[in-house]
Amino acid sequence: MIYLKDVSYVRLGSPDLESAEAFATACLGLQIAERGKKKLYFRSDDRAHTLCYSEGDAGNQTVGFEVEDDASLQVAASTLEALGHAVHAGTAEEAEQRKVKAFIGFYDPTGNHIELVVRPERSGPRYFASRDAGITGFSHVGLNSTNLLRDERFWTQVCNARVSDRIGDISLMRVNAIHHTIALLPAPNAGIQHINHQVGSSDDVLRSHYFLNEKRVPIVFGPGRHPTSGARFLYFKGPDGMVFEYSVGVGEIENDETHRPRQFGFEPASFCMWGAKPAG
Ligand SMILES: CC(C)C(=O)/C=C\C(C(=O)O)=C(\O)C(=O)O
Ligand SMILES: [Fe+2]
Repeated sequence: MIYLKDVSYVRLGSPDLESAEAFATACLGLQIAERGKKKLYFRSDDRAHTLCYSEGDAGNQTVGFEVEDDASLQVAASTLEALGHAVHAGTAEEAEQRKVKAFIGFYDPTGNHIELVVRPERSGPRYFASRDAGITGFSHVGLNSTNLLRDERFWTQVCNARVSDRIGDISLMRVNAIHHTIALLPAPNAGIQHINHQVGSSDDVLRSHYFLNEKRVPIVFGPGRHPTSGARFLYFKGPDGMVFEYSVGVGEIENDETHRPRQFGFEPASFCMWGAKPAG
């Protein structure tokens, strides 16, 4: 079994780093942590970085998850190899680029590029936002799935994810007490479907709605409230079509042992209890 502790970072390729930087700072509200060679590192909380843009193809997308220690990483590598997943053992230089002690890379059954990391760096100085979006931290990702049932099996049976809720066959899975860290959404190909940052209050969600509208950032869903986690949300489009989400109030699962996933119908009211509909 692979024991995921939390999501650590997202790495995104972009052909236009200048626009990516402008969006991440002036619109999303992240802090620049470091400018590397053709790389930009951003902070959203007390971690050294939670988002890295590299110059390159926008199709290069990776999600990093933290595991406990080196021994857990070794177990993860052999578990994946035994199941036929090719595993890349990160070099020291690659680990340094990710600000982690060690990592492995592999592809999930849909083809999403996943990294498992040990000892991701924290930062001494506190996170200082580049705009007052109210961000309290990077929290979850939506992952594309070409086969929801197969991929739910992978994340729950090979890894330790537990299903908190389902909307149709969309599963919202937790790896700790937070309602979900991974959401699996149907899509024809691999990719990150959305990147979530938590904000401090509903005021922050609504304030950003006006702010982003004014900046002509396309709003794709919300403001609204998810009946599943209870979170108030806003989804909007960033560089290269990547969707970002602000949300506040994602619930926690009180009793991990006794929680039974709730089943919601695949209908608009299951995505927003206030009646928001996705744009387009
Ligand atoms: C758009 C997604 C699928 C959605 O409506 C699901 C719910 C939640 C939630 O309960 O908070 C998400 O944040 C999410 O998966 O994006
Ligand atoms: Fe989300």
